[in-house]
Amino acid sequence: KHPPSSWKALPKWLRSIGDRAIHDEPAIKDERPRATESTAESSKVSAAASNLESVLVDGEGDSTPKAKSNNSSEAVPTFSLSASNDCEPVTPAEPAASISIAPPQSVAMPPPVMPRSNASASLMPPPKPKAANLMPPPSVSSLGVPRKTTSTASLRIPSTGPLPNRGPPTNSAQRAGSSGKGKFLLSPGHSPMDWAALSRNENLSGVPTLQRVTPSMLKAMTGRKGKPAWSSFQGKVYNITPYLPFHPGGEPELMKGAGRDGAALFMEAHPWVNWEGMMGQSCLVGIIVSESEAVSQLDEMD
Ligand code: HEM
Repeated sequence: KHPPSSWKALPKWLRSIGDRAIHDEPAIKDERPRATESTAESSKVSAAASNLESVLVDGEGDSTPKAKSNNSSEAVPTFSLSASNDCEPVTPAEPAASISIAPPQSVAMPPPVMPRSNASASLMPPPKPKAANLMPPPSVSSLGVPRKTTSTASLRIPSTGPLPNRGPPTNSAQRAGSSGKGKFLLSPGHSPMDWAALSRNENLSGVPTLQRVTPSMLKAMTGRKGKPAWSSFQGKVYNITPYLPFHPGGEPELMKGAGRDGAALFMEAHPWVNWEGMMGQSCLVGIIVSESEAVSQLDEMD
């Protein structure tokens, strides 16, 4: 901006040149390096490209036609293809234009509805099986629950019927089936779990120690006249009296084995039940011995 004072000594025309040089200098400085750099870079790039082309051409030799850059240049028409693709959507736009018309729109709506209906039709089968799955409960209810009963009443287990559930009977055990055999309605607090909890650690045999039980002794223990009910199973005698209100088959069925060997009845009713596991620890009275053995044992004691 401020040329040196020594320049004032110069002629005016020369100072004007100096001022131009000063004002143009930055632009010249800026342009020159840029121009040089760009030219240098462009020259480098062009040189590298030429080198690459030469390498490709020289390296592939016979396959030179395949590697010609002309192919890449031919790829440019592919852009024209994309342009044609751009034109293709225009063709669907034509039906869209037809759809834009009021009647076609209503006609166009059904197509989307049709696939929906198809989809819904495809979804319909699952609900149908579900409905089919829902059918069995009524059939089950038809087994025992009266159809005219309300929902709350249907929750209650009928006093009669083949359902082997444990409901809230007013009395002790009630027969759940009309047939001779069947599960009974156990009174509250007499479920199998209750029995398991009761018989886990408590001695329910009614005897302080294990006994030698003769057939005559077993026969006397019928559960009547104040006597306990004993039943033998595989040579062992059990006090079945505590288990009577817990027996799912009912007290009368269990009492059939009182005072005798209950193995046959037991195996006939439910061979899958573990007698030993359910009564072995708490209700075991002793073992069966013959009358002769008991007599000889008494003789030995005398
Ligand atoms: C001694 C003669 C016995 C008879 C005649 C008898 C009879 C029955 C009957 C008829 C049933 C119903 C079966 C059913 O609903 O399908 C039943 C169920 C049952 N009894 Fe006995 N029973 C006897 C002894 C015992 C004994 C000693 C025990 C326990 C050690 C026992 C445990 C059971 C059990 C756990 C059930 C339910 C079975 C189940 O739900 O699968 N019963 N009994």
